[in-house]
Amino acid sequence: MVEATIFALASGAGRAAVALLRLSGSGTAGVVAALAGGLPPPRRASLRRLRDPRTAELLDQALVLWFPGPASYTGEDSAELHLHGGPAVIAGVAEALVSAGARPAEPGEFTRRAFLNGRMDLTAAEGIADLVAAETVAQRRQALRQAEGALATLYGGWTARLTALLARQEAFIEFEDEDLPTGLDDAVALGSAALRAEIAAHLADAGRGERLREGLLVAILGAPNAGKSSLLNALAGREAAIVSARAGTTRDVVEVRLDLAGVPVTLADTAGLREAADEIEAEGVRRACRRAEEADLVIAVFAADQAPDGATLAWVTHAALVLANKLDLAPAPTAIGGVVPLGISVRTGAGLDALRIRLAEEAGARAGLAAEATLTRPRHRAALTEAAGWLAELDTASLPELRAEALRAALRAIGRITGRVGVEAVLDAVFGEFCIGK
Ligand SMILES: Nc1nc2c(ncn2[C@@H]2O[C@H](COP(=O)(O)OP(=O)(O)OP(=O)(O)O)[C@@H](O)[C@H]2O)c(=O)[nH]1
Ligand SMILES: [K+]
Ligand SMILES: [Mg+2]
Repeated sequence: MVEATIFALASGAGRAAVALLRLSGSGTAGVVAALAGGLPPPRRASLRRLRDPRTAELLDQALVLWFPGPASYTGEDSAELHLHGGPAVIAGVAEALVSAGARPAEPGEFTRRAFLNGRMDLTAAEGIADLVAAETVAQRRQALRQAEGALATLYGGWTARLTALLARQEAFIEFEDEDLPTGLDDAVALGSAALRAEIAAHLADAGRGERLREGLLVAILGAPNAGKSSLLNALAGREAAIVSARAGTTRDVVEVRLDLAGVPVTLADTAGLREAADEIEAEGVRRACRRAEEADLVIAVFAADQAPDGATLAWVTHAALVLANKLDLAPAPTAIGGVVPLGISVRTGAGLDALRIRLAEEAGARAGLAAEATLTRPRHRAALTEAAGWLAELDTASLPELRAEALRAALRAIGRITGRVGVEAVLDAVFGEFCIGK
């Protein structure tokens, strides 16, 4: 199939020293030649004058790279134009590309073509998207691991084993009346049980990979004037939220992004919990509670010089951290709601280093880079849970046909993750690898 020739600005928007325009599609050679007056040698950066093919007006002097397919990112004929990064240069070259027959690419279209051309599986494509979005070192490492095929290899291995099991099961059905090696049925059951245990272990990761990819939500809760906004500002290192001596200062949720030992965190400051004085504050308190309910981690803040308030006390058992702030005014109580608080003073900075360490530990317990390849998306989890469910079904199915059906369903579930649903491969396995002697 002849795909349209697409192009896109691969570098960021705005003024920059260099802008990178990328092209892909069967018409790439013609489009590049129309602007550059010819094709440079493959995979060699070559300086070329780019002209508007309609007017011959000089648009830029650019580095042109030509990547003939299939050994390109997309698997198609592709090219890169390294332009001077001004908006007028980019706009002029983009217009000229359109006049030469290319069209702007849709989001993700280059990688979609790479997948369709068999250059990568779906998990690797997702890894590339994650790599582009990675904000922290741990996110980058996880994304790179996936982009390089760690999940593709793992799931590909499981697919191969399932295919072999299915081939045996099919053989059992086909040749039931003949002399088959004894124990064939048991071998399928054993292989399936082993696989199910591996999938279960892979699933029992407490969502670390997914949380690392998405980031953690952390909510700060407490009575008015406990020092929640002061704490947010101290952790963020900037005055993101308004601090004042007036109770009820914060109404909207104020968010900052933090990097806690490689785990990206959205830290939310909220309105002080109390019987609100007006409708606006009441809405603020509702939002505070909603945010705390959604949060992966709640920080309950009390003022050491005040008696603990009931509204915040109710959250203590759900809170990962209980803080007694304003240590400069009063010593921290030995227990608040049965929990030993961490004493801090945002004003003097006392206890803030210990708090940062505790926060990083709490974040690290919920998310972070695992030793093994980790699933990173709910769709991976859903499909693997389904596959494990089918394998469990196989254990109780007595009819060989039902067992084969369960294996086929498990294969399809895993095939959905990688985008390689290859039940046809079973035929090859049955007639090739499995020798019946016929
Ligand atoms: N002495 C002392 N004062 C503090 C400390 N931390 C915050 N404050 C003061 O306490 C007051 C309230 O601080 P905020 O950070 O606005 O408190 P909040 O919990 O966000 O208050 P609301 O937004 O109204 O719920 C301000 O005057 C702060 O300067 C501290 O450690 N010691
Ligand atoms: K306040
Ligand atoms: Mg506040």
